[in-house]
Amino acid sequence: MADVRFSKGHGTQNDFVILPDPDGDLELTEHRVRALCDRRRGIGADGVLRVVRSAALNDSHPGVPEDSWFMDYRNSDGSIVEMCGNGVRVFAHYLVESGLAAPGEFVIGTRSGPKGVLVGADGTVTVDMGRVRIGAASTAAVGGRTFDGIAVDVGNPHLACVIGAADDGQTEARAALLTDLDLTVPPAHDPVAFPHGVNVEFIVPIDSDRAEMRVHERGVGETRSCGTGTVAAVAAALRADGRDTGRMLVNTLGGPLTVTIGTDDSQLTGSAVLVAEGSLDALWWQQADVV
Ligand SMILES: N[C@@H](CCC[C@H](N)C(=O)O)C(=O)O
Repeated sequence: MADVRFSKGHGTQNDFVILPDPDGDLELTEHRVRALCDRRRGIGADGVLRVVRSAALNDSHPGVPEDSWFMDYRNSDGSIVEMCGNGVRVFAHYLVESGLAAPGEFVIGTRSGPKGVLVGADGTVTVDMGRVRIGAASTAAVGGRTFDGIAVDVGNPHLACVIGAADDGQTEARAALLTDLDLTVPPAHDPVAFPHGVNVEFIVPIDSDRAEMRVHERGVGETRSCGTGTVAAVAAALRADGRDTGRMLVNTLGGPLTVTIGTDDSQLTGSAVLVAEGSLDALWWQQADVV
């Protein structure tokens, strides 16, 4: 068997192993995803992006054009989930850099439907993230402290906790609280409200259009950035401020992201970086399926 080609990239330090597989030939098992994402025995990443033609998929995805590229996203624990906002940005940048798509606007297929992207010459990518659906109030607990939050659906499930308000005079204290959160263990949440697990965001509004955020991702752990999570958190922060639409710049641990929430749509803008490319050893790939 030939060596398996890969690239490595990140979007605001949410990092991915990218596997080009145009005809859908790769046997990407849960074991192999775990091994690839392992930072000691593999390449190391928060997730895997398999690059496959939509026409080569066995299952159908409503609205995804047959002639588009499909982002088959996997979390680092091997789980297959609906959507990854930072992943779409990195995926789009990869398509352009490898000559598979022309710079500018095009559509990428995902399990959460087609996503329009705009790839800029400087590696900045804007993704049309679709409609954000705000659900019921809930809570998350970290280190014995309970935070009020709200369920937000961005194609995948989120529990966004807004810490305080920009005008409460407590910005420094709230920022310190955010820094001190122990996210090495998953925040406790209501399993009935989130039967398939949930990504949990903590967002501290700094002023009406800036915030800081940390996130614990389902199937990964704390990551330095989460695109869908940032969109969810901004929707929640705007709602807490009495606004249904608006634009915010969010500083994640891995860098800034800009989110615009409209009535029926939302956009995520940020950098996308390709770090390296190479090939996986054929024996490693074979053995990764059983270890
Ligand atoms: N990092 C991603 C989200 C990846 C999926 C998430 N962990 C889930 O299980 O829903 C992003 O940038 O959106």
